Amino acid sequence: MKDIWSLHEADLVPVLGICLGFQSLCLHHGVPIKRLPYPLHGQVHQIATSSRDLFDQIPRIEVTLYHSLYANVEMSGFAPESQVNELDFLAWLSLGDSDRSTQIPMAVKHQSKPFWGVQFHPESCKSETQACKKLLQNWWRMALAFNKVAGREGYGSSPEAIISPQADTSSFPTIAYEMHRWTSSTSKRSAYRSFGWRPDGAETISELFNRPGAPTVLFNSEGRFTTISIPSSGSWRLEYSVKLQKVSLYQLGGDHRVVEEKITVGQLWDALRYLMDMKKVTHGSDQSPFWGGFLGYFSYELSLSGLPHSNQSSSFGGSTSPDGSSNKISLEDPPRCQLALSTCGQDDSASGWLDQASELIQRDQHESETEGADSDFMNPILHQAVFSFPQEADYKNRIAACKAELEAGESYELCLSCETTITLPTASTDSGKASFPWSLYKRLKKYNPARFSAFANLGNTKIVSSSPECFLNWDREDTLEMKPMKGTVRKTPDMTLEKAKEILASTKEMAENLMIADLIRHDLYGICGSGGVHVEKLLEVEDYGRVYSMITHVKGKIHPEAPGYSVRHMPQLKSSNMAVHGLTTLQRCLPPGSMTGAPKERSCMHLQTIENRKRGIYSGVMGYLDLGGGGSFSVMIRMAFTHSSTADQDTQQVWRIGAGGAITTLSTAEGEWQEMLTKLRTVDTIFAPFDVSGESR
Ligand SMILES: C=C(O[C@@H]1C=C(C(=O)O)C=C[C@H]1O)C(=O)O
Ligand SMILES: NC(=O)CC[C@H](N)C(=O)O
Repeated sequence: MKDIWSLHEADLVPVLGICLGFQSLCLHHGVPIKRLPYPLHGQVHQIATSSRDLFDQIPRIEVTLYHSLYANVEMSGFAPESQVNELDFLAWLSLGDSDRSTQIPMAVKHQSKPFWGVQFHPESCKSETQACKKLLQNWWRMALAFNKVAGREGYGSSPEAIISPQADTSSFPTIAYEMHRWTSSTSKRSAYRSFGWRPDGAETISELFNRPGAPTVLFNSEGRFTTISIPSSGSWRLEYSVKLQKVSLYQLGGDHRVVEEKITVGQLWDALRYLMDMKKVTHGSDQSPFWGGFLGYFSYELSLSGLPHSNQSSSFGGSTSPDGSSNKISLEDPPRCQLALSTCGQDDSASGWLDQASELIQRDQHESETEGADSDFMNPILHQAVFSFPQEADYKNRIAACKAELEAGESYELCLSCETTITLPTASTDSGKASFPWSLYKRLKKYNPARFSAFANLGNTKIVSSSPECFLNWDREDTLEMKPMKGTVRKTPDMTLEKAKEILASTKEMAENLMIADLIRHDLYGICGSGGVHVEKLLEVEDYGRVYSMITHVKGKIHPEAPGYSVRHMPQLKSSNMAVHGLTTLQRCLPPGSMTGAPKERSCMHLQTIENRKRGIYSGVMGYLDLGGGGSFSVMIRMAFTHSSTADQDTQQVWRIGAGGAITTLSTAEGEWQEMLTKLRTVDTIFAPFDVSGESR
């Protein structure tokens, strides 16, 4: 930045420094930068202005602050309202009470050069929009006026990108063609049969088609639609190991062929985009958001490896595992429709798979395993469960380590987490082994019903999830939505929604959610560009079964002709296929901001050091990629998962549950420990040998 402030007279360009940019401008002109008594991250304050220059017609304004340092004007020996060296201060925040307040400078202009700076963040969604627009217009007008005088007219008319992310230069992976050949989807139409409503729901239907232990994914989206995969002979599974940088395709039926290739994470995304585009489906039931495609998950470590400065050769382990089966069942709840669907042409023939499936569903009187039978089989195993819980002192030390980084201004907010493991013997029979994860899922679904309940049995990985949090949904036209959650209160008999709202209205909780809301907006601006992002709901408290949570809802629109800065260099994005844009949004917006903290990349880096473990599937995302163009992914929280190699599968199984919460400078160790336990309890309860409809321990 120093180079900008030192430009020669003839080369001067108008500058508006924001936050660090403001501080740099002050420092360069001899104003010392000091640490504030406490960081002001994500806090909204009213500031006083001089009503002139940048603040012409803006006497006061409410703005969001994200700083822990400040320009110490008093220390340089000048009274607040005066001019310091060549700088003219234009706005102030009063910190502390009225008789002992300190004035913190909030805006500055250079007296002769076209340099301005503001300490606050005009781009935050809690900074007053109209006033900030006015401020930017004021700056723009003055910048153009300067250019006119300096003979630089025309400079402002076609702004050029100064910063653009590095292009991904790796070549197109040949395995993409193999994936294309393997895909049994042959039709541009998703054929379907609808059938009468069965009150016993998704689990029973899944049991009808997927025998215990069969590769199965069941995913509930927004508490409305359940999608169940039903592997056919042409189905296959894709698995990517970040550690080995290797993709493997497994045929689920037929001769169980396996193909492997070394590719980078960037190439994996390219391959998925290619396949979704080549196999695009244009027609299907207008009742179903899913017309066929992939179901699966992306782990946290895979997400990390896509960050701009990640060291890809470091030892991230993790995998993505979409399941490419082509037959699916789609259910809607509250019941309006139930469909069997397929994009494989021959399934649609008379007495083909679709006819057989709907006949089976209508004829079969199978009932989901009764609760009693379930506990008889589960309890002897659960009785032998060995829980390894996080240690309180250890977790509190990590909270302290987070707070030290926050105080040092290294991060605004860190979503700390820890892991509980449950080691159990495996069932003594093969059928018991095969049924255990599914029975566990049914217990979880009953104990903690959630908008994104899900189950997966993919290779060695099993997932049972009761996630309440939407990461990203996109439709088949042009709309993306993200709904980050932050701020959690445990539901108890005397905790009402009203009380939870009061608790979550504190400066601490609001800042916690607001900083993630701003981060998610930033992620989406990178895709949608200026004007393409809109906040539908900000900081609203809602009932999520066993907890109350605060959520924000951000929407973005894809404009293929005017993409955001983080996708501008990707030529394939001129595509009109929303599946391509959805995948790119996933690629660019992972890992979920609500699970990292802000700013994202720096926070991830510190968390890796502080947590010192691999999160695995916890903090990743799970969902579906629809060949019709849409997609839906939840954040992998309130879930348990296990990876077993066949060797140890015979004797024992280890299930992992992650839980945590966002740490800010206003967090208390006890409060955060309790919050982590509240979240853990929504899942670990199902490993206790009793009827899970009862209250938690
Ligand atoms: C970290 C977890 O949850 C995340 C943290 C939340 C919070 O800090 O309030 C809320 C929802 C999630 O984004 C978890 O469930 O383990
Ligand atoms: N948001 C920022 O640019 C932060 C600037 C600086 N690190 C501070 O905390 O004051």
